[in-house]
Amino acid sequence: MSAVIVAIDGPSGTGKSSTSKAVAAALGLSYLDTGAQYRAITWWMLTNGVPVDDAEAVAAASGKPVIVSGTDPAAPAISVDGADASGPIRTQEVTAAVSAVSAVPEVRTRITGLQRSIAAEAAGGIVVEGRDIGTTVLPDADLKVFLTASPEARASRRSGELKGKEATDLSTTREALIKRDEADSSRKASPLKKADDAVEVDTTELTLDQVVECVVTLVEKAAAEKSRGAGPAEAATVNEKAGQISK
Ligand SMILES: Nc1ncnc2c1ncn2[C@@H]1O[C@H](COP(=O)(O)OP(=O)(O)O)[C@@H](O)[C@H]1O
Ligand SMILES: Nc1ccn([C@H]2C[C@H](O)[C@@H](COP(=O)(O)OP(=O)(O)O)O2)c(=O)n1
Repeated sequence: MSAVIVAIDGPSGTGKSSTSKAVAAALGLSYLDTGAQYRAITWWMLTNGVPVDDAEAVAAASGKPVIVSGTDPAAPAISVDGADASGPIRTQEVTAAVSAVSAVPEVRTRITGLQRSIAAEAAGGIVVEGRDIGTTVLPDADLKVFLTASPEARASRRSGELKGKEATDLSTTREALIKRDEADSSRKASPLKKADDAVEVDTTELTLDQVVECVVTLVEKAAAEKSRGAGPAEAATVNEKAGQISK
């Protein structure tokens, strides 16, 4: 298969991470979780006493942390200043602060640069998941997928994950998720947005396996088109369960 660059974007809980890891593992591609990078810089700000609501203070500190992302889909890894950050970046404290930090243009410039160099070094191809990969970070990606799901489905998936850890009720999870989507979609710098040429997949009624199967098929098609020298796939909306493809 040709080395393809795949951008997977969408709001929280639509299945970006699970789908991207599984697709990358199935097709032998590298994998990058860009949300983990924004979480990592946010965690560094919090642990170093930078007031996260002060955009100037965040901007001034944005060049300081050294963030290193692993790209193996079987063992996603992220470190900050040499320390493993994969656990601490998932706390609710980080989740509550990450939208403010990631809205700061200096933070985005820094992290976007990191993402582009990781993608450029992935000789065998890569799946990059986030919010602005198809629109801003990798606008020339061979395939762009935009995952969606109803707020109810997303909240129930998220609260299923939090059970036993930092348990919250469903409505609290739903409110927090909607608030974060709004913040991520309304910021000036590179907001969460579907690229015009992205394929939209509504995962509300699909199992994770069905979503993975659908995206694997789309990647294989994009790789075949690339090796034939054709352009990126046309924008479409896929509803795999109903067996329909509409444009
Ligand atoms: N299609 C799906 N159906 C049911 N659960 C799903 C589906 N896709 C993902 N999940 C589950 O929902 C949770 C959030 O998925 P995740 O991949 O982390 O989403 P995102 O990266 O978009 O925030 C995970 O626990 C995952 O296993
Ligand atoms: N490309 C990206 C990826 C994430 N972000 C920001 C906005 C998101 O709310 C946070 C956290 O992203 P992450 O993908 O870890 O969030 P969820 O898994 O959906 O909870 O980072 C971003 O601004 N741009």
